[in-house]
Amino acid sequence: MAGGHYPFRGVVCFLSTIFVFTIVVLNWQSSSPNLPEANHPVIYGKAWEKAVKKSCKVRPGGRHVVLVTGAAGFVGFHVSQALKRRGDGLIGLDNFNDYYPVTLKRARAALLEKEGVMVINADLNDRKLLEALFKLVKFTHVMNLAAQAGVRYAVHKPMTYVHSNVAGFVSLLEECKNANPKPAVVYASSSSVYGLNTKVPFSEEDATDHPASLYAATKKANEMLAHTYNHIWGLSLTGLRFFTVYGPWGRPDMAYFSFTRNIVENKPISIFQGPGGVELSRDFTYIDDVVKGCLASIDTAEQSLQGPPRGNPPPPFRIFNLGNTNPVPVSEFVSILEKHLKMKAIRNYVDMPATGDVPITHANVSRARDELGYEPVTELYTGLKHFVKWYKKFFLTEEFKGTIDLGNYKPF
Ligand SMILES: O=C(O)[C@H]1O[C@H](OP(=O)(O)OP(=O)(O)OC[C@H]2O[C@@H](n3ccc(=O)[nH]c3=O)[C@H](O)[C@@H]2O)[C@H](O)[C@@H](O)[C@H]1O
Repeated sequence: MAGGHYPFRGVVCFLSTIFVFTIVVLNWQSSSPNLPEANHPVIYGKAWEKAVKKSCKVRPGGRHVVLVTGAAGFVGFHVSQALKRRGDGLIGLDNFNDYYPVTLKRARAALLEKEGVMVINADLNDRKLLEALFKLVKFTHVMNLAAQAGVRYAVHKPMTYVHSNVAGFVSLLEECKNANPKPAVVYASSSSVYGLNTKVPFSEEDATDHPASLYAATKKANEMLAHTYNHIWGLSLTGLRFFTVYGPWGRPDMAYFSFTRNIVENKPISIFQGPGGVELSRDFTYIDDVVKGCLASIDTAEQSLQGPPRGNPPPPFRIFNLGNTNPVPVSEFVSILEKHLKMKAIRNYVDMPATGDVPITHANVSRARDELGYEPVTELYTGLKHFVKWYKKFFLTEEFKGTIDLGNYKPF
């Protein structure tokens, strides 16, 4: 009797497997970031290849040929501009995801295009595109600044972090280790890897195995993946732990930008407080200082081992803090914004949400100072002055108002 049921059970089993598989695939797709169409129809075409080569041409004063990922992002935009201006050849890559308004990313990319930097619309997981690029161009360096950014958003969309920061990074490293020549790789890590560390200032030797957010965990994963590719394949890998970078052309999801918008529009701002009403402090770091650290990392990186490692020691595996060394409480930073805007903020002090913020970040930059000549010189007062000037120009003057449309965007 039991034997008579087996074929039926087989069919049910088969159907349930298909069902589960479909659910998994649908789930995965719905958790992937919303990406606009990549500009693929033109890849491999002669005109496309010519444009790529033109963008990568080294000019007088330049030395390197760099692939900059996340070029339409905040840090990527500034690094690309700086590389181009000093004569390096480069190509930008960006997936233009809609985590914050794409209009801002497009405006940054348009400026880069004007300066002769081509920005390709593609995702790090697009192996076909990466393969075509590495075949076409002998990159000396890769600067990986593409990431799903934001500490708090990770609670809502964890899979987009896995997609960009983990899978995307591995996809890029795979191409780098297959490339000929193998480029040196510099990549963005984050101050958030220090997580629940209580010792300040944070030094690179400190433990980083207690991340407080999924974002931090993916950045820590980057460092560990980087170590593996350095160890097995001899890739030259340098990780940069950025500390709350701010400045013109910045990110509207970050506090300095969203607070400015709200102050200007007479809307309240929420200032987070830790347990017992403790103020949160950040080692806010100005973009120009960070760009100098990025360029110095490229310039000082040793070459990757070429060919199979064959027991040769890998180039140094490097990690640097790029901070300002001067943490400032968030309410003090709001007071500086008020001065520059000549407006009062409507302040709401609220308990910090349980989304992964840490009480304080504070960088010890001795290592970066010694090995990169890194020296942060921009005080928060001056840096925010530059930001407010830029904000007023693009969002409040008749001439530029509307060129970057942020719509009703509100950060998480
Ligand atoms: O160094 C990093 O590795 C990270 O820096 C940045 O994260 P954060 O330091 O969290 O910056 P940001 O959002 O500007 O909040 C600043 C302060 O305002 C507080 N904050 C924030 C929002 C709010 O509504 N209220 C508030 O008090 C908030 O609690 C915090 O104390 C990058 O976003 C991140 O991608 C990563 O690069």
